[in-house]
Amino acid sequence: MKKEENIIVGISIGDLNGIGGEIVLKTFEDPRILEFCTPVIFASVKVMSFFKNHFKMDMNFNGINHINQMVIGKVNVLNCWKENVSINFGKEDFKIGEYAIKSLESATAALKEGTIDLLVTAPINKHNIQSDKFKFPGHTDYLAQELEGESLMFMITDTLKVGLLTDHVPVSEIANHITPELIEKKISTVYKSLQRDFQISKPKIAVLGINPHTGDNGVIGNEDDTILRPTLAKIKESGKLVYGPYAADSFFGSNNYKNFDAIIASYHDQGLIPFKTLSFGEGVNYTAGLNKVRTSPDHGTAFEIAGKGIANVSSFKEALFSGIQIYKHRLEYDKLVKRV
Ligand SMILES: NC(=O)c1ccc[n+]([C@@H]2O[C@H](COP(=O)([O-])OP(=O)(O)OC[C@H]3O[C@@H](n4cnc5c(N)ncnc54)[C@H](O)[C@@H]3O)[C@@H](O)[C@H]2O)c1
Ligand SMILES: N[C@H](C(=O)O)[C@H](O)COP(=O)(O)O
Repeated sequence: MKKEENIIVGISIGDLNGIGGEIVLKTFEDPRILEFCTPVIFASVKVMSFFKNHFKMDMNFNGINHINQMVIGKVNVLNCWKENVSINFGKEDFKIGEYAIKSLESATAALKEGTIDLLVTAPINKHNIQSDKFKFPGHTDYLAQELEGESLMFMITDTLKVGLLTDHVPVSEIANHITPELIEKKISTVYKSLQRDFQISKPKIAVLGINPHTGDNGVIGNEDDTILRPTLAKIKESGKLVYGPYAADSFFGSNNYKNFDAIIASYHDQGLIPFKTLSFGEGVNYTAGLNKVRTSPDHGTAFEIAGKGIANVSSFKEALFSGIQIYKHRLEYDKLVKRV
């Protein structure tokens, strides 16, 4: 079987007290998925068996202690720890946060070594993962440090793609982060990702304003006039189809977003509120701009429904399928570019 035909997908298990175990198992319960990808779940056979019994699922694991023991076409579970873990669905627990990080670090090491082709992450709790050794607000920030390239939080569906200038930044600090250099870097990353990862040869990108009504000529803030507009003018001169800034409040309601291949928002909630409102359950959080592919569902640990067997699996499945598609597009694009 050729490499492109069965992709090795690493899965970090996330917060064991959340819905991660359930959505991972629900995804790989269907054996047809194994025809085009081989999962390696970074956790332990003991916890995955606990989930399997709890959710009454009928499936088998190939338990391994080293990634080299992985078998193509099976659901591989790599033992990242040996001890029993006490799982209490819906409870925030710092000990459980440590297992989320063990899984993520082990999967990231495999991604860097190339023993897995891409990484799909189940949700973590941002509070209980914090420690003296791990001080990142999320996967995006951690992977930006571990991998090569310029990371970008890119929320994607087939028809809507929203990238962020600033992501896990407190509201009080947003304006200080938005510089001409940052805007140029993020737009360049979105542009390259649309070409290489999504096969859009001449992307059209819209940029949302920073202030309400893009500042109304300085009445409500001047960052749109002093930073954003001159930087966009410079980028447009280089030939990129970049438009804006657009007033963010009406941009989605007016359906203007449908005219663009991607939209760039200034900060987390400016982009993620419309994105999740329009596509919750189908959306994917893609960390673009890095030398490796990582995707994740568009939701978190959902503690209030954890363990109940009612978690919606569609976004996790979308994260898996989009990750595989992006990986394949990159192989095709890179072959094409080398040939030229
Ligand atoms: N990729 C990630 O690791 C990731 C993403 C988002 C949030 N988080 C973290 O998750 C934790 C909880 O965050 P939150 O409460 O803001 O968001 P959340 O997505 O966990 O929950 C928001 C709402 O959506 C519901 N929901 C979420 N996923 C669902 C699913 N698959 N099926 C059915 N209902 C679902 C929840 O029950 C809740 O009502 C926080 O620590 C947050 O930082 C992690
Ligand atoms: N902003 C993300 C979302 O709401 O989907 C979430 O915080 C996850 O971030 P990381 O992918 O960096 O963990």
